[in-house]
Amino acid sequence: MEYKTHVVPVKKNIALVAHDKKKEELVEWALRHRDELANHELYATGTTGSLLEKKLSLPIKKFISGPLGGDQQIGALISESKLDLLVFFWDPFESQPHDPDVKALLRIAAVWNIPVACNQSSAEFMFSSDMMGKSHERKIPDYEQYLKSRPF
Ligand SMILES: O=C(CO)COP(=O)(O)O
Repeated sequence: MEYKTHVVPVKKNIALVAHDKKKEELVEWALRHRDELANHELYATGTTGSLLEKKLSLPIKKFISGPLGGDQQIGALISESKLDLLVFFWDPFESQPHDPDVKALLRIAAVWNIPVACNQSSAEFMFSSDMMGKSHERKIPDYEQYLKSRPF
C-alpha cells in the first residue's frame, strides 16, 4: 500500500462510542476531559451520544445506535478522512449482536491509520498528547495509487 500525508487540523473530529456496560466509564472520562472535548467536533453513536450530550452539555453529532448501523456510519466517515480520532470503549466481556460491525469499525480505523483509544488509560494517553492542541500529520492510504496498482 502506498501512503500519502493527510493534515489533521487543530480542531479535530472525534468519535465517541461505548458499549452499554462501558458507558459509565466513558462518561466519567469525558467529564474529566470536558474542557478539551469542547475544543473539537464531537460525533457519537446514538445512545452514547444522547447520554454524553446530557452529561457534558456539549453538542454532539449523533449517528444511529450501534446495533442498527451506527458503527458503520462512523466507519464510513473514517474512510472519507472526516474523522481524526476514535474513542471506543468496547466491551471485552460481552458479545454484541453487531459484533461484525464492531470488528469492521476497528478494522477500518486501522486501515485509515487513525488513533483509537479502547479504554480509559489509552484515552488518557491520547488526550495527554501535545498533538491534541496543534495540527499534525497522518499517513493515509493513497487511493489514486491504490487504483493504479489494481490488475484490472
Ligand atoms: O453499539 C455501540 C458500538 O458498537 C454503541 O451504540 P450506542 O451508542 O447506540 O449504544
